[in-house]
Amino acid sequence: MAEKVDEMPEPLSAKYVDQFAYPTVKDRLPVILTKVIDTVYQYKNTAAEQHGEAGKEDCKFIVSKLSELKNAIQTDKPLTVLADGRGDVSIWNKAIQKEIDDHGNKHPSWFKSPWLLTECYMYRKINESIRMSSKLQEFDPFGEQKRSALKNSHDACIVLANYIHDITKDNKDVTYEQFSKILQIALWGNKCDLSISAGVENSQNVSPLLYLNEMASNILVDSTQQVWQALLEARKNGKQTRVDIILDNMGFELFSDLCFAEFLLRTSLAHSIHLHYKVMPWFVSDVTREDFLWTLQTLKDSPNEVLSKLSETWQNRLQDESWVIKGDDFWTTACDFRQMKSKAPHLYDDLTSSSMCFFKGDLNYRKLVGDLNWNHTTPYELTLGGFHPSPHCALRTIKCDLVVGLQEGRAEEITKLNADWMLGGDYGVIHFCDLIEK
Ligand SMILES: O=P(O)(O)OC[C@@]1(O)O[C@H](CO)[C@@H](O)[C@@H]1O
Ligand SMILES: [Mn+2]
Repeated sequence: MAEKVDEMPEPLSAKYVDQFAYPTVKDRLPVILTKVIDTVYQYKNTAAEQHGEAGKEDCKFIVSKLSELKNAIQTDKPLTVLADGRGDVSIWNKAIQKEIDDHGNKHPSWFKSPWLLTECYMYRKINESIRMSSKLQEFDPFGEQKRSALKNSHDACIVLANYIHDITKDNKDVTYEQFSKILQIALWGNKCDLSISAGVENSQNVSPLLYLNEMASNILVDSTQQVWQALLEARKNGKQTRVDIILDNMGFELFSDLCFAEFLLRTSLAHSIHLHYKVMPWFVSDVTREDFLWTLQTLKDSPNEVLSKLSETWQNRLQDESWVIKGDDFWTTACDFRQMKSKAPHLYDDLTSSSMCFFKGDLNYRKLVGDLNWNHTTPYELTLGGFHPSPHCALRTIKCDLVVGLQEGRAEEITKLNADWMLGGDYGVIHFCDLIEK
C-alpha cells in the first residue's frame, strides 16, 4: 500500500464549471429550495389551524428567509454567519471564518467555495429559518416526501422482509453468499435518494432481489470478503460485537439498512447495532429520529403480517437495546471526517468502541475522502487523512464525480460507454478499511 499522498488535491467546488458541483449550485440547489418554499407556503393554513395567526406569520417569515437564501445562491453572495443560537453555531461559524482567513480575508461565496461547505450550508440555513420561527421550530419541510418514499416502496419491503425471514428461520449458519447479497441490497438501496432527483419521486418499485446479478459488475470496488472476514473474526473471538450504521436516506434505503442490521443480529455477526440518524432535516431524504420512529410504527401498522411482525421485533430491539439509535450535531456540519477527532472527540471516541462502522451513501463517502478532487486510482486508505476510529466499510452508489480506489483504466473504460456514469447511482463501491492507526 502507498504510504502517503505527495500532493493534496483541491476541494471540489462550483468554481470549476466542468465539475458536478457547478450544476448542483447553479440548478439543483435552487430547485430544491423552490420546493421547500412552496411546501412552507402551502403549509400556512395547517399552521394557522394549529397555532393561530402566529403559525401563519411563521410561514411567511420562513418563506421570506428562504427566498433571500435562493437569491443569495443565484447571485453568488458570500455565506453569512449563522445566528439561531443552536449548539452547532460555533463549529459552523469557525468553518466560514477559516475560509475567510485562507483566502486573504475574502468572504466565501456560493460559486467560489468548497462544494461540501456550500451544499451542507444550504440545509443548515433552511433549518436556521425554521428555528427562528416562533411555533414551527420542529417543522420538517421534507417530511411528506420522505414518508411517500416509504409508502411507494411497500412491495419491495415485503419482498425483502420475506427473504430475511426465509434465510434466518432454520437457524442454519450464515453463508458468505447470503451476507454478500444482503450487503448488496443495502448498497443499491442508496440509489433511492431524493436529493439527486431534486425531490422527484425516487423509490424502490421493483424487487430488490431481481437485479443483483446484473448489477454485480457495476460494483467497481468490492471488499465484501474483507468485511465478512473481519466480522467472522470478531465472532470467533467471542467478542460482544457492536456494529454501527451511519444511516443515510429514509424509505427503501433505511428499510434495507434495518434488514441488514436484523440479519447481523440473527446470525450473531453482531450483538448490538448502533444506528446514527441526523439531528435536523438534511439533504432532502436523510433519516431523522422522527423519521426512524415513524418508519417503525408505520411498518408495524402495515396489513402485511411479515412487515408488521418484523417491525414489532425492531421496536422491541430499541427496548432491549440490541438496537441503539443516536444523533450527533457533527453529522450535520460541513466538516469532513478527518476533522472528527478534533471537532467532535466524543463521537470519535464513541466510534472506537465499534467493531465495524458502515457508512452509507454519497455524502458520507464525500466526507470520508475529504471531498477532494482525487485521482480515481488513489488508494482508498490514503484519502481518509487518518480517520480510523474503527474498521469501517463504505457502501455508496456513485452520485457525484468523486470516486477513488479504482483499477488503472477502469474509469476511462466506463466513460466510453456513458460519459455521465458517475451521476446516476448505477455504479457502486464497497470499500473496507481495517484499523490502521489510532
Ligand atoms: O448521501 P446520499 O443521499 O447518497 O446522496 C446525496 C446527494 O444527493 O448529494 C450529493 C451532493 O449533491 C450528491 O452527490 C448525492 O447524490
Ligand atoms: Mn442522503
